[in-house]
Parts: sequence; C-alpha cells; structure tokens
Amino acid sequence: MKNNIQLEEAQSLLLNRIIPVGKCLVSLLESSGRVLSQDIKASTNIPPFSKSALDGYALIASDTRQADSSAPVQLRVIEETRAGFIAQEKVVSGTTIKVMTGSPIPNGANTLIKHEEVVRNGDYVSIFRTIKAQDNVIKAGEDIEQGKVVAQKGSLITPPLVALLAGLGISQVPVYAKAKIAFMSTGDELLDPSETLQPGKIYNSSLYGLMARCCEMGGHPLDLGIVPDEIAATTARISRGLEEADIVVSTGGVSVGDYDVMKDAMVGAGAEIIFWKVAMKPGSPIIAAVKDKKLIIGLSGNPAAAMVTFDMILTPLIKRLMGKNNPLPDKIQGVFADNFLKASPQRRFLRAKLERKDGVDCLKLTGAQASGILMSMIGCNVLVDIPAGSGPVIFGQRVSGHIVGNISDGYHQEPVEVYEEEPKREELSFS
Ligand SMILES: Nc1nc2c(c(=O)[nH]1)N[C@H]1C(S)=C(S)[C@@H](COP(=O)(O)OP(=O)(O)OC[C@H]3O[C@@H](n4cnc5c(N)ncnc54)[C@H](O)[C@@H]3O)O[C@H]1N2
Ligand code: MOO
Repeated sequence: MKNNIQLEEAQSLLLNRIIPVGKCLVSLLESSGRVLSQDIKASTNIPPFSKSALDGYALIASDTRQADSSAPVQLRVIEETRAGFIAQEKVVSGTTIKVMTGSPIPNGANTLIKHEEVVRNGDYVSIFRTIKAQDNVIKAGEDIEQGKVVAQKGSLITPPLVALLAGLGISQVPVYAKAKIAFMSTGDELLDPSETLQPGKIYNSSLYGLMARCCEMGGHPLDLGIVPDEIAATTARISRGLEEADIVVSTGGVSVGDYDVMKDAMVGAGAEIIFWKVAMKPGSPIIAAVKDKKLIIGLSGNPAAAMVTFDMILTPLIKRLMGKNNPLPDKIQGVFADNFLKASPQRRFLRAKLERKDGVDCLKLTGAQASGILMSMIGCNVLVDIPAGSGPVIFGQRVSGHIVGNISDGYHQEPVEVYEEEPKREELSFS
C-alpha cells in the first residue's frame, strides 16, 4: 500500500485500472452528453446535392455575358421549382428556371441570381448585369464531404454534433453505456434528509451531492444509503456495491479515529488497498482499494472535502469508464481576484469561481474554505491549485486551477492563453 502520494500519481494509478464499460445504441436525443463509442464517418455529402442559396433564377452564366443596365438580357422561364423537388426541365441557353432557397440546382444551370435583381414580365425575366458561374450555388459536400471522419470515438456528444449526426441520417448513435457507481456513507451520526432530525445527528448531505455530480456527467448512481460505523456492516455494503456497480464510493471513516472503519472493511471485503492519503487539502485521507478489477474509493466524511476529491479523482474515473478520451479536469490559469492569507504547508485546492473580466480570466473565492463548509461549493467552477509550501495568495497574483462541474467539458480545450504581462491591480475592477 502506498501512503500520502501526489494527486497525479493517485489519478494515474486509478485511471490505469479502468476498462471502459460496454457500448450501446441510443436515440439522437438521448445521445446528447454521452460519449461516442466509435468514429463517425460521413456516409454522404452534406448537403447531398448542389443547391440554391437564395430565392431567384437558375441560369447559364455565359448567357449574361453581354448584359448591362441599358441592355438587359431576356431569358424565358421554363419551370418553377422549390426545395424538396427536382426540376423536370433542363436549362438550355436562353432559358431559366425559377428556384427557391434550398432547391436542387436544375440540370444545365451553373449560376443563380436573386429575384429582387430581375424584372419579370410574363414568361420572361430581364437580367441587367453579368453573372459569374457558381454564384449563390451551395456545392454538394460544402459542409461535410462524404468519407470524412466527423467525430472521433471517445468524444463528447454536444448538441451541434447531435444536429450533424441527424444531418447524416444517423438515428441510433453508438455510445458507451452509462457507468454504474454505488454510493454509501458511513457514520452513526447520519440521518437521511427524509428523517426527523435527532439530537447529535446530522443529515447525510455528501452522498446526495456526489450522486448528483455522477448524474451530471451522465453516470448512473446506485444509492446504498447510510452504514453504521461498524466493520462488518460496512464490509457487507461494500460487497453489495461490488456486485451491482462498476465502482464503489463511500464517504467517512477514512481518518484515524476509533470508528474509522473503512480500511478494515475494504480488507474484510477481500480488496487490496492501493493507497491511503493523497498530499492535498481538503480530502487528504482518501483511501483506494481494488477487488476483482473493481475500484472502491473511500472519501473523507467532510462534505466539501468529499466533493473536491470526487471532482479531482472520481470524476476522471467515471468519465474514463464511459469512454472519454481526456477525462482529467481541464486546467486553467487566471488572476486571483481575492486574498487568501493563510500559508499552505500542504498542496491546497481553493474553491473559486471563474469569471472573465475585460478579457482576463479572474478567479474569486466562493467563500470559507474549511473542509466541512459546503456553502462555498455553490458557484465553484474552478479549484485553484496552491502548491505545497506557499505563503498567502494575494489579489492580482497569477494562479492555476482545474475546471470542475458542468463547464468543464469543452471549456478551454485550446492551450491556455499565457499573458505577456501581469495585469496591474488597478487595471482590474471587480464587483
Ligand atoms: N486525529 C486526527 N483526526 C483527524 C485527522 C487526522 O489526521 N488526525 N484528519 C482530519 C481530516 S483532514 C479529515 S478530512 C477527517 C476525515 O474524517 P473521516 O473521513 O473519517 O470522516 P468522519 O470522521 O466520518 O467525518 C468527518 C466530518 O464530516 C461529517 N460527515 C461525515 N459524513 C457526512 C455526510 N455523509 N454528510 C454530511 N456530513 C458528514 C462528520 O459528522 C464529521 O463532522 O478527519 C479529520 N480528523
Ligand atoms: O483533508 Mo480534510 O478533508 O482537510 O478536512
């Protein structure tokens, strides 16, 4: 068993053990937010045929070579067509076909003019200028060429990708199955929020926040409820979780108190401990074990510590289980828009909110930072990463962080912008 390891080592020790869950097909709408389980190749051009970009007339460009405002060219209108229909006639020299936006380009025509530019008189239109070939023609394959890989296995399905898949005629999307994560909380002091509060007891808050986070990233939580601080009961609950889920997550019982049962319960369930404690605050006493290739992760009982370690360690595991290629939280650099005056002998993660002010990414604390304070998780979308051995962090200082929660995906996928010059404090105004 390793002890007090660095966060990055903990992440890679665990990620290396993850084998993505199965694959399945889901409807287009259900696919949003899921992860593609295979490359998608365009089976057709988009658009599939060349079409008109406007309401007007399809004609042959060379017919207008002599046209000008004093000597218009006259063309005979031989048909009128619209989007969804193929013109029956062929445009030959001296003729034109009236089209609507989206109409397939009629045979023989190679350019278009909008109807406001012509004068219609019975079956004839007058054209007052020379038109170039291919004007206002949207070419077949202009958006996507047949055969092109439009999305890669392991990528997140976003609403624009849903539209693109629909445009390719894909109605059932190949995705990774949802990971099933079992959640339990140990603690004799805990009551479910549905129960009446008793003296000395508190409501189980952590479990619900973690399960909601699991849902937020498309996982399927399995609620194993509250377990008393007893080894046998905890062992039994872990074993049940292992039978039914891909990963078992618990809160509480990971420190050094008389009732901290998690390590013994894991061993009792036949699991091998991988590590205990990660050099970070909050959440340092995290413990990880493995049984039959399934991970069991015990998080701190302190609610904010549990959420921070869930975001930094569990979230990547769940994303990888569901096939995601780059599951670690995206990194960001920004300007600290607050003062945190405590020294950090240990590496510390501060709950902050990322806000862009005048083009500068600013990170402002969301409240008090003690491990039990849940309030400051509200609005937190970045965990500012303060290296071990740091002194106070002051307003205007450059800091790094990790994006957490829903804005993580797709935010700052490009390399993080590095500022040439430190913005001066007086140049920044914060509300
Ligand atoms: N002598 C030492 N004591 C502690 C140490 C230490 O190194 N030496 N480490 C501290 C740190 S740091 C942490 S973090 C906690 C971790 O404790 P546990 O994971 O064993 O958690 P508990 O003791 O069960 O609970 C801690 C705290 O959180 C409350 N809690 C627990 N579960 C929930 C829940 N599901 N929802 C809401 N609140 C919960 C619990 O009542 C406690 O107040 O240990 C320190 N101690
Ligand atoms: O590591 Mo503990 O989570 O600071 O309170």
